[in-house]
Amino acid sequence: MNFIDSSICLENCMLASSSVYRRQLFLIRSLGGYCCRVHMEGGGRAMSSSLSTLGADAEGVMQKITPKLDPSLYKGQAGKVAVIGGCREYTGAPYFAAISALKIGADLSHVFCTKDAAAVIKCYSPELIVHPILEESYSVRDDEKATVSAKVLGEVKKWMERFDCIVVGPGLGRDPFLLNCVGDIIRQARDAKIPTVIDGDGLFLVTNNLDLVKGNSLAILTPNVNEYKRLVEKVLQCQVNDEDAYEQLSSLARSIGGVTILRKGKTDLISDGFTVNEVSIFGSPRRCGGQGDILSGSVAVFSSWARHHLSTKTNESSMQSSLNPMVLGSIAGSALLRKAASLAFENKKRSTLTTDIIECLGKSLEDICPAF
Ligand SMILES: NC(=O)C1=CN([C@@H]2O[C@H](COP(=O)(O)OP(=O)(O)OC[C@H]3O[C@@H](n4cnc5c(N)ncnc54)[C@H](O)[C@@H]3O)[C@@H](O)[C@H]2O)[C@@H](O)CC1
Ligand SMILES: Nc1ncnc2c1ncn2[C@@H]1O[C@H](COP(=O)(O)OP(=O)(O)OP(=O)(O)O)[C@@H](O)[C@H]1O
Ligand SMILES: [Mg+2]
Repeated sequence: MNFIDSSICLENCMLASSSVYRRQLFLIRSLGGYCCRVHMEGGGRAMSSSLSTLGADAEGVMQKITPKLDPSLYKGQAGKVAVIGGCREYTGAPYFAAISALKIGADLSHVFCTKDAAAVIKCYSPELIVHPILEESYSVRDDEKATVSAKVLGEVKKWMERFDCIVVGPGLGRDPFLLNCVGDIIRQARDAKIPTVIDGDGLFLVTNNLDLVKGNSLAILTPNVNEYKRLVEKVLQCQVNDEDAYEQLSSLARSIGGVTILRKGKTDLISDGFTVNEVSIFGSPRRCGGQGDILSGSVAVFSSWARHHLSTKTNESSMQSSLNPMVLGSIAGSALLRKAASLAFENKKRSTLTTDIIECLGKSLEDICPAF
């Protein structure tokens, strides 16, 4: 029996009685191949009486979407991801996201950052492919801005179609010129239909320019408590309401046109506006900075794998096409990060750091999806 320590709760007040809703429940059960429990979360607290929740198996989702280690595969087929982030202030965040993607099993991981950050990130790891192409205002004269911006975009474009997913935002900073260029990169990814995880300062950019992601079902937003507050205030023009957390998240995702949102917190809530899924695996009581960066790199890899898994199951295509790979990738990424954080905490207790959690990603995934 696969059900161990996670719960994924599905709700949709409006759709709870519809055939579409029942179909989603059935499909996620089928995908996870798990033991399911249907129950009322918290005795119905904070949810309308029409809400049912489903105890499910994030581990089953991981087992289905994680590719086998097949000797016939060549480099790149297990995933190529890129992180757009890293500036003078922040070099840790893009490193954490990019190295986590490799530790989980992606074949190649790139970082597109500013020149100041590039040498530092390269020194953290020889495994990462680092492109020192982003520019901040201080290094560009006003009359050069249009040319520099076009050059940055051209550099990224050469690579874009090779990526299975990009992560925009960890350690990006908030320089207006740089963010403007990154907005163009997000548009480019969207045109090329490349799944895009938006985190950290990428969320600051997107919250102020919602058109960048509106209606893009391949976009995943991963807000922390502050980032979520800003999004809710901007989009729904109200305050965060934890009494109605599921409905509010679902409504937010719908208002942004069906993007997937992974709201990070004590439990992680994931919604594409259609279902709300909750991952509540016990993580770690340590709140050291950088865990969200691990999460964004993990979600990028699992979403690519989920997308590939669903696209190759041709005999089940009509069923599979009803599942959202961005949601499955978010569930898997959240569950793995929390498992790794728990394992790291077991060993390191109060001194647990983000690098300790990264070292536990491999074992945590191995326990669920053994290599052989
Ligand atoms: N080692 C690094 O290079 C790291 C860089 N990071 C980057 O730092 C930039 C800013 O990210 P932040 O997460 O700080 O942005 P936030 O907007 O979440 O935080 C802004 C401020 O709010 C505070 N804050 C954070 N969580 C809070 C909470 N639960 N309640 C009340 N206040 C809270 C923070 O201490 C910070 O001063 C991003 O680019 C991010 O990727 C972070 O990812 C952490 C690690
Ligand atoms: N109170 C909590 N209890 C348990 N886990 C938590 C708690 N808060 C956050 N987490 C988990 O930690 C992970 C990172 O969330 P967090 O809110 O720290 O992101 P963040 O602020 O973006 O991190 P970063 O420092 O990388 O920017 C998420 O998977 C989340 O589930
Ligand atoms: Mg963050």
